[in-house]
Amino acid sequence: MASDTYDVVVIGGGPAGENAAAYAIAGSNRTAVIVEHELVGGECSYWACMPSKALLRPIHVLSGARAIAGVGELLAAGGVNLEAVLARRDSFTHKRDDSSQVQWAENTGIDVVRGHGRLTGEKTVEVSGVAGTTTLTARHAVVLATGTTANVPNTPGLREALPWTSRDATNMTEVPKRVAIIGGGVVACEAATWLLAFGADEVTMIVRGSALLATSEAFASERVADGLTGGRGRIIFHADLKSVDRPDAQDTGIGTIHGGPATLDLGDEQIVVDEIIVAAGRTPASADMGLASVGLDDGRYVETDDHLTATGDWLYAVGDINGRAPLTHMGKYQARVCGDVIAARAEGRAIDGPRYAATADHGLVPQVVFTEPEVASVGRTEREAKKDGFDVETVEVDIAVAGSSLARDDFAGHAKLVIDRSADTLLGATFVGPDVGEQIHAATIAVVGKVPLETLWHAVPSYPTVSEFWLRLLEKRRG
Ligand SMILES: Cc1cc2nc3c(=O)[nH]c(=O)nc-3n(C[C@H](O)[C@H](O)[C@H](O)COP(=O)(O)OP(=O)(O)OC[C@H]3O[C@@H](n4cnc5c(N)ncnc54)[C@H](O)[C@@H]3O)c2cc1C
Ligand SMILES: NC(=O)c1ccc[n+]([C@@H]2O[C@H](COP(=O)([O-])OP(=O)(O)OC[C@H]3O[C@@H](n4cnc5c(N)ncnc54)[C@H](O)[C@@H]3O)[C@@H](O)[C@H]2O)c1
Repeated sequence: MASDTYDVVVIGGGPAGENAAAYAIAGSNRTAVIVEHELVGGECSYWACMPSKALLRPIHVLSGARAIAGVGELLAAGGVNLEAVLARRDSFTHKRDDSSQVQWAENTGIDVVRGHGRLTGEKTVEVSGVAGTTTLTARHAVVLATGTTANVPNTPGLREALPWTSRDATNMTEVPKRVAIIGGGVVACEAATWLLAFGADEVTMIVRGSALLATSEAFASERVADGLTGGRGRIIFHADLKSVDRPDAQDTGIGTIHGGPATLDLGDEQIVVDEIIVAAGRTPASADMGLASVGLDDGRYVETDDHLTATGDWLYAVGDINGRAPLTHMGKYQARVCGDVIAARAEGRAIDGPRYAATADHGLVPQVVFTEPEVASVGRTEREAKKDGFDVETVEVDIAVAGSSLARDDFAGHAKLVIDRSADTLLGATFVGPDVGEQIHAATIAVVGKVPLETLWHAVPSYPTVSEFWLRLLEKRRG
């Protein structure tokens, strides 16, 4: 069996693993290796963020253009040019060729070993690949960055029906006419948005609870639901999917319709669809990673402290696998902190100080959901802030300023700030409306920097931009 020693061994070459490796060796002569059993670049690059946002952006651009007199009437009545949109999507995913990311790793001084990585004890990782088995030993650190996989519930007949997961939905090559989406979270809402825009005849969302995007502010959930329903979109709340029957299920490959129609039994109703998309959350990719060999539980999220340390001073977990904040930007943030911690420990430096702790994971997380309308949020919702015991005050306005009416003739949006009354600082913000994703970083800075609202009064938004709604919020709070 071949063996090799590196300073840092990273299992999983997604955005978190790549950044942890790069930061851990930056500016030093330390060595690092990434073990990857699929594609370097991970879920985000080929199956998740990149293809989904490449599908959604043309929809936002088209609806924005249609909403401006003098431009809208020049556009054809149909939707997007689907073939061109899918080709552009494929250009972002490089048709699942990871050679440019491998090249990046090599240029950064990181080796890539292909195969499935598994811990076999302290600082040792066994890699099983097509070329056989290799043992990698780490001098300083092993980083787990294996992410998650789609959760497919064990509803009778569902797995046998070979439903699409998010991987098929983002990489689809044909649009199913009748679709059922199981779930009401971010993946479900974004996928419903592009399916409806790309000409699906019926999109039915099957949601267990009473709201889409259930952890968001209620007005955001409602506006997204309003955007998806009417016409060809339908949401069944409080749904209880009892069974699925698809006699002619076929594994036709990623993104193509997997056989004949499927019947979904919801108890009081049966629906027949051409494809099912399961968007029911994620499962940590830790079942076959040898966690028990170092005293941790297999198949669970790998808990860490704020230094991203899972156990001892050598095992770390970054990105989705630690369950802290399952978003690419947060995984990369954790990876930067983790890399800095590994470097400091390797050089015998202290790891005190803000640089070495992923504090933003706690109540400071930003997210943009690219639906129509978009939802952008940071920090705590009102519900979370109250649960955490803050003295909560809120202020809300519709986004209706000169900048928004110039942005598009039909601009409709809403903004809410969650305020810590006693400290006079922001705990969170949620904005809904076209392109509000570009507005959220201002709120992130205010929340993370604990900028007093009194000070924000002097952060003057430029006229006439959409950001003037900040002034309306502050004016409303003044009374
Ligand atoms: C449809 C969809 C859309 C999304 N859109 C966004 C978005 O717009 N913005 C956003 O911030 N987040 C988005 N996310 C979430 C985002 O994809 C994840 O947060 C991100 O990919 C996590 O990065 P990661 O590096 O932790 O894990 P991953 O990207 O999952 O990478 C893990 C890597 O580890 C490899 N691996 C796993 N186990 C092993 C093993 N034992 N040995 C070797 N290799 C292994 C995998 O093959 C994979 O390459 C989306 C998710 C989905 C499903
Ligand atoms: N724009 C973005 O930032 C973006 C886009 C897509 C995904 N993501 C991230 O990817 C992750 C996964 O997204 P997701 O939408 O799959 O998860 P989610 O947790 O957001 O939503 C899961 C949904 O599935 C439902 N569900 C769970 N188990 C079920 C079951 N057994 N039967 C029926 N319904 C069930 C839940 O009630 C919920 O509605 C999230 O962390 C999300 O933040 C982010």
